[in-house]
Amino acid sequence: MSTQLNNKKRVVIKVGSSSLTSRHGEISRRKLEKLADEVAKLKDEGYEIVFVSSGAVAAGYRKLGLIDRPTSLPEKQAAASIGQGLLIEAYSEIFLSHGYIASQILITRSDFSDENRYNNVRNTLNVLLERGIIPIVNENDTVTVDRLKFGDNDNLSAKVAGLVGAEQLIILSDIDGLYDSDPRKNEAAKLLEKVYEITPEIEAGAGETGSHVGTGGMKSKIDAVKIAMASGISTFLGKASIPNILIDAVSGKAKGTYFEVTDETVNLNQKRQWIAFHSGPKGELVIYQPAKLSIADHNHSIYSSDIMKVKGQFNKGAVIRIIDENGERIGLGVVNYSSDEIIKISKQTEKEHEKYEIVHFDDLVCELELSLPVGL
Ligand SMILES: Nc1ncnc2c1ncn2[C@@H]1O[C@H](COP(=O)(O)OP(=O)(O)O)[C@@H](O)[C@H]1O
Ligand SMILES: N[C@@H](CCC(=O)OP(=O)(O)O)C(=O)O
Repeated sequence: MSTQLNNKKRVVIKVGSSSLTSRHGEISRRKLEKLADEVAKLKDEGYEIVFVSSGAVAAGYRKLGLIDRPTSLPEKQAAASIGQGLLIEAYSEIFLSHGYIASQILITRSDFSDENRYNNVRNTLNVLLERGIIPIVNENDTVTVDRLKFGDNDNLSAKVAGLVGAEQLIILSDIDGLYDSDPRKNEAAKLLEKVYEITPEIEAGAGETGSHVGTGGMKSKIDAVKIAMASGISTFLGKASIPNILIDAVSGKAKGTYFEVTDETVNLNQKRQWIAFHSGPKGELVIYQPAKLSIADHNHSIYSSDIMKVKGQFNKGAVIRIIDENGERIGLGVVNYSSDEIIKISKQTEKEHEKYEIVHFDDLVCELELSLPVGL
């Protein structure tokens, strides 16, 4: 799914900390140069690239006077404020040597949970891409608190890929793809070259990080792939240090795992991506069982007659969570009426209130259909 008007292929590339820094808590110029050379080749071929780079904490903690990567939030934030500047300085220099300008975009989750700010980030990225710049994105680590974090850059990169309507997401790590179990723990683990669906077996085989600088391990990559797939974007996962990995990844020839979207995959448009992955629900609607079943089928709105109970106070246009009478989460939707109006409508006779459409199906994202938790 691509939203840009020109014919250029848009690719989001995410690289993990261990693939950019040395063991001693410093930027590895050699690793950065290798990847930047390949990005520059893709640019020469006409690709539009958004580069999601981790490594701020890993590149900064030594200069903060620490021997190991910090675990406390203030120390991580202090390390990131040193490392982020160093990273951008290095990227700017290296890309300039290839004739390309780099720019920095630091994002917090609250920038995405506000729909206007979300659209502003997209507009900014579009201008940069159309003008041939290489935006370098990271979470704004120095100001975000744990509770309001994307948490890891795998997640951030999938959301950025959805935001810019990328054709492909490439996640580069210290491992050459997804295995059926953690290869660091199981020597017999097998590489999965093509994945069309994230099954419970795949989830069970995805473990934690193997390095002392990584965040989230394979688990967070699988969660990110689910978001990318639901946004209609295929993902490649491979090893950053393999020569020409980026060039081969875009042409489908690289060693690694290709997660392919198919006609069967749910493909959320940008409005529904925002509802599903970025909005924060302001209240809840409890609905009757028959309505739950028909919502899981496509194209079914929620009518006033489907509603058993309204929880919380919200305005018209708010995103609310839809649950069943047992509290099971069904999905998220944008309401056409305020909570007070819905309560008033529900008090009308059955015949009268049937005509009120409370949530239109275009503004509804159903977890049952996605098999993916939605909402913050
Ligand atoms: N099923 C699996 N397949 C591949 N790698 C796995 C799996 N389960 C856990 N891992 C671990 O995940 C690590 C990659 O995640 P992480 O350390 O967070 O990397 P990055 O810093 O690149 O984001 C691998 O080095 C590996 O040890
Ligand atoms: N934003 C953090 C990186 C968080 C993260 O996801 O790290 P990684 O697992 O190495 O991709 C930083 O720049 O240090």
